[in-house]
Amino acid sequence: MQALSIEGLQVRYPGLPVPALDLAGLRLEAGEMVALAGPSGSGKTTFINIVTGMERAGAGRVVWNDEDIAALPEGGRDRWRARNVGLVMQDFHLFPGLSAEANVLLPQRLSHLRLPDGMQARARDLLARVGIQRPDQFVGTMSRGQMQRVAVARALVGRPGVIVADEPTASLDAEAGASVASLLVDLAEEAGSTLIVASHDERLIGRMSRTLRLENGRLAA
Ligand SMILES: Nc1ncnc2c1ncn2[C@@H]1O[C@H](COP(=O)(O)OP(=O)(O)OP(=O)(O)O)[C@@H](O)[C@H]1O
Repeated sequence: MQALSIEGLQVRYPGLPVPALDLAGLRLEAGEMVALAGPSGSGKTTFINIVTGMERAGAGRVVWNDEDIAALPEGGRDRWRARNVGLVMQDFHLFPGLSAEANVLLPQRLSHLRLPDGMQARARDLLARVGIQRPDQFVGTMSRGQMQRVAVARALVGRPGVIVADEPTASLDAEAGASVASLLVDLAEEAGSTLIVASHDERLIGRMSRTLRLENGRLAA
């Protein structure tokens, strides 16, 4: 269970006259399910990159439980993320030469000396629940919608304290999108994970307990 406190956060990019992200204060409780909405360019991906430690904040504190990840060097942020975050990125970051199941299990293999008991069965179960019938299929031969589902299964398999998803239903038709959205919500609930979802999909936004709307890098009222 991970709670988030942000204080005095500013992210600036060269060439942008105003900060891409400017958050005086924000608190998310552990286990909260939050939608991140706002027009294109409003700062949603920047927010995700900062709260997962993929990018370093220029100024401010980004505290998960009692660890300020904004104060950690890149290697420390990477280790914190591997321990705590299940990520679904817009471009999936899957390995095309590996099967769906191998992709789902890869982060677990890298972060444990030995694959934890039951992990392989959980991977197969999650793949079935996201609608992947052939766990042995190489990801390089899959459609974008199938890849998106594999990425969702990979994010959930380790029961992370935080699940962060950037447009997790963008490549899916309405029916598949609704089932992936339900799975994200159900599994986050089961594991007590804090869930942050950036989305333009109003049905997915409606499943969250709270919506943060960004406008020009700031939280809208
Ligand atoms: N590396 C960068 N260098 C310069 N400007 C950047 C960089 N990354 C993002 N920006 C700018 O910061 C602002 C916020 O971008 P961000 O990608 O966070 O928006 P977004 O809300 O995720 O948009 P979308 O819905 O289109 O994905 C935009 O004006 C963008 O052009």
